[in-house]
Amino acid sequence: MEVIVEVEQLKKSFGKHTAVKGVSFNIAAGEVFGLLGPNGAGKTTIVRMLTTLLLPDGGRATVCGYDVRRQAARVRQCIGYVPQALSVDGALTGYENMMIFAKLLGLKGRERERRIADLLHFMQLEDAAGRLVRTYSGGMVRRLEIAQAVLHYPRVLFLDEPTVGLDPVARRGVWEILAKLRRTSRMAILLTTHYMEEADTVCTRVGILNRGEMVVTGTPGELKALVGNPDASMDDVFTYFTGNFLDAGGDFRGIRQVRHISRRLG
Ligand SMILES: Nc1ncnc2c1ncn2[C@@H]1O[C@H](COP(=O)(O)OP(=O)(O)OP(=O)(O)O)[C@@H](O)[C@H]1O
Repeated sequence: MEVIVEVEQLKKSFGKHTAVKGVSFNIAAGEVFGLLGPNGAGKTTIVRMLTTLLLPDGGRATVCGYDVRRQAARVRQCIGYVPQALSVDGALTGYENMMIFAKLLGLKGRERERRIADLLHFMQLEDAAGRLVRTYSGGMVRRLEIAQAVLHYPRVLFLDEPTVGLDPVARRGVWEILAKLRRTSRMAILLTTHYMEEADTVCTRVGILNRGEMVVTGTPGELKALVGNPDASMDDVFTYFTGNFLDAGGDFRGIRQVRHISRRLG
């Protein structure tokens, strides 16, 4: 098993508040690791440390064998990142958005054209490539953002809540793309999510965070077995390990986030 992401006792505080309290986990090539946890559990903070956007206060993390603190530039070369915020320009076509990223990455000539064409095809966006992105559906925007993030064929892909604000059909479309990426490239994928069906369907392994601590890691099947109920769902697993009930309505922050995402696409 080739370990690509290694996290050991990682810590981060903001002022007096410790957001991440000594978290450890590994991700191997070909795995989709889901970070679950209630609002404020520390998921985004961990992703931001592993993508070198935030310096850890303690512990150690390596990505592709490079230390996130001391070898940040190397880490950036081997990762792709799809943040929560919009990373495409609605006033450009899908092809133009891809071209900008490809140029920023230093790709040139026929190789650049080949990668853009291959990825637009992979993401089922080739027919829409010449259309302005502001005319795309939410699912198409997400697939374009993933295409941009993997133009340099990274060995690890980080996605922060990749399907928030998408309808169930669009959500499934993104899940299929992630499963296909994993199968075809053996990429290691880390995603954060609030959707238990996403954790169950796409993730090969999940870690449940609560108040900055990793409570448990395992495959969805292993975690369900730990709950001690043969019919346990991932919702039951989440409640069992965090003590949080999944409220169908979500909290204010969650709702605001979904509205924000819908607005940015509209
Ligand atoms: N830049 C910051 N300054 C101060 N506090 C912060 C900052 N970023 C995060 N926090 C705090 O750290 C804690 C963890 O936040 P984080 O965004 O990592 O949680 P999360 O699990 O991603 O939550 P959500 O599911 O709502 O996105 C929260 O209490 C949050 O308020």
